[in-house]
Amino acid sequence: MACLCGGAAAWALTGSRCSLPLDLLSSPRGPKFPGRWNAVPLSSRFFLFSSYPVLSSNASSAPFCGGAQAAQAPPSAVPTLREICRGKVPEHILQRAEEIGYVLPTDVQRQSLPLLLAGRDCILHAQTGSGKTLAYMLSVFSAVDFRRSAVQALIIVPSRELGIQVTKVARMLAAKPTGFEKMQACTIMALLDGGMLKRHKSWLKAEPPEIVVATIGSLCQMLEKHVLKLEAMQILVIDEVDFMFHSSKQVHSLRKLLTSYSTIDNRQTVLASASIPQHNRFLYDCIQQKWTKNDVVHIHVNPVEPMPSHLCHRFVICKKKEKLCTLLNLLEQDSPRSGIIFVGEQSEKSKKAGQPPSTALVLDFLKASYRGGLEVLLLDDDMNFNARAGSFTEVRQRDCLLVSTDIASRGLDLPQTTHIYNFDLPRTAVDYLHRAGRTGRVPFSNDPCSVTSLITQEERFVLQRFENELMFQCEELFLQSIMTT
Ligand SMILES: Nc1ncnc2c1ncn2[C@@H]1O[C@H](COP(=O)(O)OP(=O)(O)OP(=O)(O)O)[C@@H](O)[C@H]1O
Repeated sequence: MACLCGGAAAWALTGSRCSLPLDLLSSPRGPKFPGRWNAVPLSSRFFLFSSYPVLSSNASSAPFCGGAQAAQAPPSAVPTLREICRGKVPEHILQRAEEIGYVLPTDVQRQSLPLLLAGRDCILHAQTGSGKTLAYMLSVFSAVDFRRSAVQALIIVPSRELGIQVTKVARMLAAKPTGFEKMQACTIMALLDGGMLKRHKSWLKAEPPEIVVATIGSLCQMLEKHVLKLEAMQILVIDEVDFMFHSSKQVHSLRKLLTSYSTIDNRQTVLASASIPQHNRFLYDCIQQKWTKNDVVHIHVNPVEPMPSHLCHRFVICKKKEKLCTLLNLLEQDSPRSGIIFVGEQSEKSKKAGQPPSTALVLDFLKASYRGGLEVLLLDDDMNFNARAGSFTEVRQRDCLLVSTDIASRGLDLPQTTHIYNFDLPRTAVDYLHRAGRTGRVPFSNDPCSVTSLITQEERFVLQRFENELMFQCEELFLQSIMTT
């Protein structure tokens, strides 16, 4: 079976380029995949795909307006979200989406929605901030029957904060717009670590919600106590899927959820992330382990440019003891609208020695010395859930300087963030990608945003490795030009 993919057709119309990841074409595993795609170039713009699963494009989202949307009229060939979803997603959800400002699809939405709405299992693999949440959320609303009181959609997220954010998007879309007041309401429940599980238990028994957003720990508690049933589940979404599979705490439960608590024959499975290292291997595992159906589609947007191109990457070389002053001077020079300062997690050794975590040191220093207009807030894994929730709510409501560990690096959507600072370098290139991806999150906008790493001379080669792996270039800022105080 051969088909010309919808995504390919869409960006061919808009004049964008298309390419395939080299590792896909050269993968030794290729022929072993059941129904593997073979991509055959038809012309410089079209590829013919035979039955297996990768759609990939380097289409740029720049041409189609956005929050900055209104200024530019969309080219008539670009279908709107409504046109793509008509007849599949309930009318009131589409109306709400438009009210919120979701009119034109981003690249990943344009490429994935026709497949998602046709019920295909998909792996959504696209840059940070590219709109994967709305893509899977619209397919959730297309799969759910609002008149039936049973859990029909399950969205798994790695952290409480991301869970709160995803639940908010779902509730915003499900809110009934004017003219639809008599419509059956859709109930969305958040089952998150640190939440009120006791109350949720009775709620689940009395009147199950249609959509559940859950962290894997809380979900499994409910499944083991037989409070939550998944017989009616139509669609399972796992967000930040690579992170979930690499976290030893979660992987066992995740495998059980994918294979024991529910099976691929009864559900549509959607896996999403901006980073899927060794994605061919992952795809192979998905099929072999029966996490997805054999004809799962890997939608890979911008494979040769894993990070948004309008991010400006910079680094400053300084001694460890100069880092705090360097950071302060950078903040004064940059005057960010809103920023995140990523700090490494405290080691077990330092905890045992009773030392304060680096996050606390940076926070205290900035509170004492920073004279800019932004409030300095903290989000740290070691804070209790209430303190975390309080901080997260504040961060979402206003511009600030957030000092955080990598807990804020996955999935959080704070579109006002213009500056990222790596006070400590992340451990891996994938972590760099997700930290950097907390800025530059306004679709269709090319407003400059920057990612600045404070490194020692010895760390330069680590950053260079990230540059090679992620295919970006970092510009050096010289200490003398920053240090004014
Ligand atoms: N079609 C659209 N039109 C306008 N804005 C959109 C559209 N789709 C998504 N957005 C906005 O883009 C931002 C990023 O979307 P989202 O959080 O889904 O990104 P993501 O791909 O999940 O990123 P990450 O990999 O970092 O989690 C959000 O603020 C969202 O509201």
